[in-house]
Amino acid sequence: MALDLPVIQTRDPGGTAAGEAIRNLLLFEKADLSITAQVLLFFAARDQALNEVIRPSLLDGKIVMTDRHTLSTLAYQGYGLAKGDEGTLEMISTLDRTMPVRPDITFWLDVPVSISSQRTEARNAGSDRLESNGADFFERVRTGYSEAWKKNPERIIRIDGTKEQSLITLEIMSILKQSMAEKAILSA
Ligand SMILES: Nc1ncnc2c1ncn2[C@@H]1O[C@H](COP(=O)(O)OP(=O)(O)OP(=O)(O)O)[C@@H](O)[C@H]1O
Ligand SMILES: Cc1cn([C@H]2C[C@H](O)[C@@H](COP(=O)(O)O)O2)c(=O)[nH]c1=O
Repeated sequence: MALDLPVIQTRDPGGTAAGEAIRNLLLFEKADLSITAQVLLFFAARDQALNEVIRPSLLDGKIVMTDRHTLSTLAYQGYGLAKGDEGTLEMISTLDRTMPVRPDITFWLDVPVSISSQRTEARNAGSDRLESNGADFFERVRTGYSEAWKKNPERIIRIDGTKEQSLITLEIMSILKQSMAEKAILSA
């Protein structure tokens, strides 16, 4: 299923040489990083991607699709690690406001924590630093996504991630097509 538009895919953190190095430091190196250090590093990688990949692609008329973005910092660092601490949430939203380009639309694939941990185990991939946290952490992360979604339902779309993957794809494509038609990127 295609949109018949030029699309580039990237990931956050990552997508550039510097961003991939930061990703490695954040997720896999044996380093005891403070929450603030993590937030700043995630934003450093994000800014690099913005300058090297995202903005040039947008200027070139492409659609940019990124696997994760600032919403994950809010959920993982703000709610998961800092447990909703006001100062941390404020720091994240201040940094977010400094970004000259932000996502038009974000899909949050929501699943209960018990299901996501079953899937992670079934995938049998090595866990990164964040993914090796326990269920309480992931309940807080889920709360973070949910709070953001309730505040911005027009920008953040909650998708029931327990559905079949093919149905999820259809749902996301249909929402994307409608959103792009509204923005006159695609004809309705
Ligand atoms: N709707 C679904 N139904 C059943 N299994 C699923 C569904 N979506 C994803 N999975 C399975 O769950 C596992 C994790 O999926 P996926 O890699 O998409 O998650 P992710 O959160 O993007 O992972 P990552 O942390 O690497 O970004 C995979 O094994 C995938 O096949
Ligand atoms: C952007 C972002 C990500 N994380 C965490 C979430 C995951 O554990 C990893 C990214 O791995 P993925 O395979 O690319 O999904 O990093 C985070 O804690 N904070 C963030 O801002």
